[in-house]
Amino acid sequence: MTSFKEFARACKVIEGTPGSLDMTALVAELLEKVSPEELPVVTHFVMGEIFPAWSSEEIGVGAGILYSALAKSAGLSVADIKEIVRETGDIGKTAVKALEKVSTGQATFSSFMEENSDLSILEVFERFQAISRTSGKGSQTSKIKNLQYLFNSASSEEVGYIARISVEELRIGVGEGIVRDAISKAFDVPSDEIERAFMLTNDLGLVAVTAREGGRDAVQSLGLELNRPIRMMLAQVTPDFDVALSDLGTAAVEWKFDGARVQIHKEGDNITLFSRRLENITNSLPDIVEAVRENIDAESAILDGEAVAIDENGRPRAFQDILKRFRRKYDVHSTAREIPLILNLFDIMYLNGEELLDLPLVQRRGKLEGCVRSGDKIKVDTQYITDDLDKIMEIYNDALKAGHEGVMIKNPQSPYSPGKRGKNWLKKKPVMETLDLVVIGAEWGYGRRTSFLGSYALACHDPDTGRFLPVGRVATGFSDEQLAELTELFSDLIVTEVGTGVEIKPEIIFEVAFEEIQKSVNYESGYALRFPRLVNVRSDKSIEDVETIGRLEEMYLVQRERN
Ligand SMILES: Nc1ncnc2c1ncn2[C@@H]1O[C@H](COP(=O)(O)OP(=O)(O)OP(=O)(O)O)[C@@H](O)[C@H]1O
Repeated sequence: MTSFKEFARACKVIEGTPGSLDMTALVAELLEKVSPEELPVVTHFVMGEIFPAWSSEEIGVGAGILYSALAKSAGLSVADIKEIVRETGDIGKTAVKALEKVSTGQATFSSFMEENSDLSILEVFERFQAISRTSGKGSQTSKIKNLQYLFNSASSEEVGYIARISVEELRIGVGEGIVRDAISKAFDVPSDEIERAFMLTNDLGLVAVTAREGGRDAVQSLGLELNRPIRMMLAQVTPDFDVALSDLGTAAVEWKFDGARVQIHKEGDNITLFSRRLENITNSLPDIVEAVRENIDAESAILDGEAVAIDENGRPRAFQDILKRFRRKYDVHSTAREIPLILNLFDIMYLNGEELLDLPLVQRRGKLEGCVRSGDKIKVDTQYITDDLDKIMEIYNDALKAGHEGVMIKNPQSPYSPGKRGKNWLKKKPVMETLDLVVIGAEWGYGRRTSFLGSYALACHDPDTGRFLPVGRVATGFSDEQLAELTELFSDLIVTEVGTGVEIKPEIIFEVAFEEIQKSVNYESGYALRFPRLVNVRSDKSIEDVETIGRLEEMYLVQRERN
């Protein structure tokens, strides 16, 4: 059994290692060393996760609960903890500092002394599991007690990492890419095969265990499973139709519906729906569940589509309306009546026991059409196979006239590539340059807006280090109503508060329009946006979708060419 102390020591070394290759080697060493039961846990912990992202288990610990647990463990007040946060600016250091006071000042917490600590990795995980399983009245107190137990049983080397993992903010620079390569190195399976298995299973813990136990063959045989989401295939932007046509020759052209992505799993009468972020949204969309149950002629299937919120004339409603449906947890039936949806299906990955990923799109399409009875709730819309530029223009204009976003231009011969943003799917919509950036901080307002968070700090992603790099703030484009909604949304994601500034766990994506990208020494990314304004809160996207620093650089260069 590996102690949590060993894990904490490894994290400390990794944290102090600058190069991603060295980091990968250290993570590989850690994965090799732990026991088979510990392996999936460590695989997630090292990325600052507790459960696989799509799992229905969630720890549900925010700053409030964490501060209370630290305060109780240290015999301090929550205000004292906030004061330490202000000094250190980091939740891990805060935990260490708060509890150090205890170990030096009050002998009663003798378990805090290093030599007494023997927490194992699995014990920490089991406590987190217990925390995630508390619900209803009294759950807050119970979460605090469980965390308190961990803090009081841990040594000073460990508390910082326990605090950070409890809010899923480990920040040692290890992301999915490094873990994928580390699994490959530790268990001698090619990295692209680990990647493929990950895209199909969405669970690096499972992939690591499989690689260790069964090697390359076992990893290759990991495949689709009903009720476990696969990564969505994604599209690249095409600058123009003729470029797309010269890339593809003949193309399969479909409307790009203005809604939100849904992946549908059908196993008999059991229907499960996943969002673009692969969250289970089945309970929010009972009308879609019903429509799938009644109109799909298949014993089992995995399907891909876009749910669109429609008005009384059948035209798409604002994007925020569809998100209201996706987020809704209560009164789902009345919301379904207020905001009716239509599900446009455009792909199929699995049918009656057969995996279809490697079939060409045109053949998958045939199978899709064969099992869907199109009606007013569910539909397989027209797909045009053409190499005629004028025809594509016509389809595009029709799509825009109908209130949709533009068109998708697909390679008719392409397989379904989970998680890939390649040239087999191209998208074309009217130009408005926007960036999907993640919110990492905010400011409490003043005057009329003191109780609202505003002036949101935005960041792009650096895939080499796994870090989020600031690119500026967005403070315009918000209504009071929206600020109230956002304040509520962010309240669970506050990591630290210093003065009126708050640090926010990177989770929520803003789609931001701007005048221009500028070079800037004020932000760590080296870039800033001129006149940024909020276009949409992209609750349908996850942090893997945040623009990379490379993309910002690219856009900056293109813009310089143009001017
Ligand atoms: N016919 C269609 N085929 C594929 N995707 C479609 C179709 N109609 C609408 N879509 C939507 O368009 C998206 C394709 O663009 P992309 O893969 O880049 O996703 P995205 O990052 O969500 O992009 P966007 O911000 O343009 O919606 C899909 O994720 C899906 O939600």
